[in-house]
Amino acid sequence: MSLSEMTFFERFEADILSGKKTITIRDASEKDYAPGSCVQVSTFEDNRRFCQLRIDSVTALEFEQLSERHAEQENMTLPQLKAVIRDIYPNTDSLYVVAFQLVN
Ligand SMILES: CC(=O)Nc1cc[nH]c(=O)n1
Repeated sequence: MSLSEMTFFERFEADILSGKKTITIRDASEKDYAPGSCVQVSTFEDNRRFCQLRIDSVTALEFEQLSERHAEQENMTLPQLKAVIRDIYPNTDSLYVVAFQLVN
């Protein structure tokens, strides 16, 4: 995937568009987004564009460091967030918090 594109599962779309979800937690394959850059965002399922985001920061963290603050920023409880991340990334503990702002 290009560094000017990012995909999200459709189930996260409403939370992103309402400003309730302000981070995404990814694996090393998506750690190179540049702070200050804008990315076109599409659904993972059908590649439908639904917004543009500005990348604020990309910060490494280990699975065990996931906190209530990350859960709030994902609009989830911490147990929900841990389950979601384990489901998406079952084979790694090395993760990256990508913080973003909705552009449009
Ligand atoms: C498509 C995809 O991987 N989507 C993800 C992964 C992790 N977090 C998230 O919000 N969205």
